[in-house]
Amino acid sequence: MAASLSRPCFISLHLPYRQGWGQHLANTFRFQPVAVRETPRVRQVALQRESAIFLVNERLAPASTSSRDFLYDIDPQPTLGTASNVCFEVDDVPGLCKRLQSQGCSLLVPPTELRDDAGSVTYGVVSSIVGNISHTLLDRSCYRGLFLPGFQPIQGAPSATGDGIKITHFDHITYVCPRGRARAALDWYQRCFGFHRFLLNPRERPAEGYVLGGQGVGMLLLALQSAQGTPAHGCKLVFAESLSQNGTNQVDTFLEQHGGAGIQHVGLCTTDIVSTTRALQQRGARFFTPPTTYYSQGGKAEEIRGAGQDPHMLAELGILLDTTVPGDKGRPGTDATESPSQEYLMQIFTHPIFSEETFFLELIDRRGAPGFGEGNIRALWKAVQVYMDQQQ
Ligand SMILES: O=C(O)C(=O)Cc1ccc(O)cc1
Repeated sequence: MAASLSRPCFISLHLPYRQGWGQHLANTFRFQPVAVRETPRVRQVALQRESAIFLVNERLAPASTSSRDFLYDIDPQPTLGTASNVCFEVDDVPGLCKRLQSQGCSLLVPPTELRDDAGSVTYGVVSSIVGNISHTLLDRSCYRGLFLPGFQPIQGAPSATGDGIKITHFDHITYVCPRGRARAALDWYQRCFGFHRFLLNPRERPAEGYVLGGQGVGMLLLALQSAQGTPAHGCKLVFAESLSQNGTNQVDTFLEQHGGAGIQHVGLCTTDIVSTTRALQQRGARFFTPPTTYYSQGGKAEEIRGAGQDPHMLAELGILLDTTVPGDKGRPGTDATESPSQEYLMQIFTHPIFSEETFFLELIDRRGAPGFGEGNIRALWKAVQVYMDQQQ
């Protein structure tokens, strides 16, 4: 039987020696430092915005032979910044670790109990079959502390209320896989962790996945949904694979610069993308913006107005909007004669966070639409293409 995982507890970012990035996440993206663990060799800081937590892991000294410097994780020994671990909360860590091992997974940290005055937690770490990605499996049901044993709460962190930033949770995590490998990754997460298939778009054919072709785009997307939680609330995993003949695109560039498969971006769910984007831009966050023609061509302005949004405002900030109408072919449980109440989603993507063109963040504001916008993905793809051409 596969495990039943819910939303991620935290996503771990690792930085090579002497590349402070924790401050950037804290200052620019206004994630609040809530807990810290520091040893002579490493610093681990938990940065939080509602239920989205990044654990930022930095080396304070050159890498040692000990692979256990980082608590609740392994050391991916990065030569560049990388998001290499996703921690899921589970009920039975030893039982799940045993089952995963019997399915051929490597156990990198066996079930381990840690305690402090606020109780105890049990965790283990397993490797996935995708690039450098590992998973920490954590049971914190017997823990009442702020974060985890081994970490000290950070007192007096600036308040996150009233700053216009409304980020609530991790919406999805997008992996980049080498060509021909996304399907195996999908199968692995279904088999081992009990994720369910999730169709990204009404036009997706389950056997093929969601193929975006034409107009310079070439990508295959496959997605899963955590077993617990509804499409609107659980976390999704998206697997992207390049189908492009031309190697200078977002997906192939990731593989090349990251040195293999891994986490390309994390979608942060926001309840107000306009105020959140504005606040983050004011703090220096940089976003990809589509060409202005995006808002004027093909009835986009009407589509945006029809969704109740202001095209000028979205254009000023660079926010993308895609609508889906219930009753679209392929959507179960809808009656084509119903009045079409519109579902839509708005997205915006940051520039790469680290010095390489690898990991980035996304803001996603879902107004009833659980999938992903084809128009938005195409607009991002093109905006990145322009950006990469300018960098060359
Ligand atoms: O739209 C999203 O957030 C996705 O996750 C789909 C996606 C996948 C890979 C890309 O390079 C760009 C977009």
